[in-house]
Parts: sequence; structure tokens; C-alpha cells
Amino acid sequence: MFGSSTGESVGEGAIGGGWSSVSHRGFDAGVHQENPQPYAAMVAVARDMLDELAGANPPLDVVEKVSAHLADVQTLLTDHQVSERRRPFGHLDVPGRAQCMSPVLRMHRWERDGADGVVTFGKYYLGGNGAAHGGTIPLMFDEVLGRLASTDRTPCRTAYLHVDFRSITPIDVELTVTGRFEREEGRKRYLRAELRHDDVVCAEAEGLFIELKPGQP
Ligand SMILES: CCCCC/C=C\C/C=C\C/C=C\C/C=C\CCCC(=O)SCCNC(=O)CCNC(=O)[C@H](O)C(C)(C)COP(=O)(O)OP(=O)(O)OC[C@H]1O[C@@H](n2cnc3c(N)ncnc32)[C@H](O)[C@@H]1OP(=O)(O)O
Repeated sequence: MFGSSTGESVGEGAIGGGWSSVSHRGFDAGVHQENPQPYAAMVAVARDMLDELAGANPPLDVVEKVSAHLADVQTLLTDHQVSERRRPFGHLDVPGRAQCMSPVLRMHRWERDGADGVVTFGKYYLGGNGAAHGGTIPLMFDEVLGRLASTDRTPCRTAYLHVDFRSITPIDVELTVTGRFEREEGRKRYLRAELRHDDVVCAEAEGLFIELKPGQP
């Protein structure tokens, strides 16, 4: 419906993430929270643009045109800046949560004890020689585990995130991602995740998440 190559459209069997109880706490994104699809479609276009930008070697006249268009887009948005709690960006219950920093997670299972899904690192995430940039993989793991750590639980923050890079993570192919809630000890929550390309383990993560005390930022 939204024609995004990065797959941020709503539906297609994917779920928003089951994290709305965390993400929407105290947020009021107005009309976009009621009807997230137009805003999610706008962010999907931005994602696709970043992918094409990263992959292109355009002639100078195209560079100038793109610069002018982007400056127009920036101007359109400048008059609509709001406080953090009113921003839809990153806070809508759609795959990718309507942000374009971390790649879109398309989750098939999202439960209190674990989650499974797929993710594709597009051209925007290239590090070198066809492999995703090493910083983007912890970003994706923090996204999965941070959300899982708070699913049906009180809010928490990442204390540490340990990532082992087992083999390169190829861009432009669908990878599987799994997350698992291992155990909790008081305010401490321990989780693990794995990223695979078919049978090959690309990376593994272990994270500690600490439950926030009331009023803790
Ligand atoms: C409401 C906010 C929720 C966060 C989400 C944000 C927005 C929500 C909107 C949309 C969300 C949607 C998706 C979000 C996706 C991903 C979000 C992922 C979450 C993050 O990406 S969030 C950013 C990165 N994160 C930080 O910005 C943390 C900075 N930091 C601190 O805020 C403190 O540092 C804190 C709170 C971690 C702990 O501080 P504290 O004072 O509350 O607790 P304390 O230090 O006493 O530790 C208690 C026990 O944990 C042990 N412990 C602590 N740290 C340890 C470590 N590193 N290694 C080993 N053990 C450790 C101690 O040893 C003690 O253990 P014991 O009790 O056994 O003695």
C-alpha cells in the first residue's frame, strides 16, 4: 500500500512490536497516534530516500536538485517543531516505529519471554565490502532487547549491551532476529539475541537492562 522497499508499511503479517504500552506512556502524538499510516508512509519514503542516496553517484545537476528539494522539505518541517512527548517519530505502533535510524524490524512473534522476526539492512547501513557497519548491529539489538525488556513490564534502560560479531552481516538480504528474556534479579533483567543469515550466525548479543525507579529519567 505504501510501496516502500524497506517494508515500513503496516500489515503483511508483521506486528508493530507489542510495545505500545511502553512507547505510548505519556505520549500524545495527536492525530498520528489515532491514524499512524500517513506519517509511517512519510517516514518510509525518507528511509527509501536515504537508501537511494547512499547507493547513488549522481551527476552534479542531480546533486543540486536533490539539495534544493531536501532544503524545501526541511523548511516545511521547521514550523512544526514540538516537544519530545508530542513527536510521532519513533513512537508509533507500526513496524519500524516510524523512525529511520534503526532498520525496520518485522516481528512475527512478540511475547513477554521472547520475540522472532526479520530485518534487512539496506544500502544506508553499509560499512564496507557488502557488510553492515559494525555500529548498526548493536543499534538493532538494543531496539529488539530494549523493547522486549519492557514488554508487559515496567520501563527500563540498557546498562550494558555486549555484542559478538561472528561473521559479516550482509546488506540487502533478509536476516532473522530472535530475542529471549533470560532472567531477572530484582531490578536487573538479562536478555539475549541472535542475528542469522540462513544457518550462519552473524552476531549475538547479551544485554543487562535496569528497571527504572519512579521518576528516574
Ligand atoms: C522511560 C524510558 C524507557 C527507555 C526507552 C525510551 C523511550 C521510550 C520510547 C520509545 C521506546 C521504543 C523503543 C525503544 C527501543 C530501545 C530502547 C532501549 C533502551 C535504551 O537504549 S536506554 C539508553 C541507553 N542507556 C542509558 O542511557 C542508561 C544510562 N545509565 C543509567 O541510566 C543508569 O546507570 C542505570 C539506570 C542503567 C542504572 O543506574 P541506577 O542508579 O538506577 O542503578 P544502579 O547503578 O544502582 O544499578 C542497579 C544494579 O545494576 C547493576 N549494574 C548497573 N549497571 C551495570 C553495568 N553496566 N554492568 C553490570 N551491572 C550493572 C548494579 O551493580 C546494581 O546491581 P546490584 O543491585 O546487584 O548491586
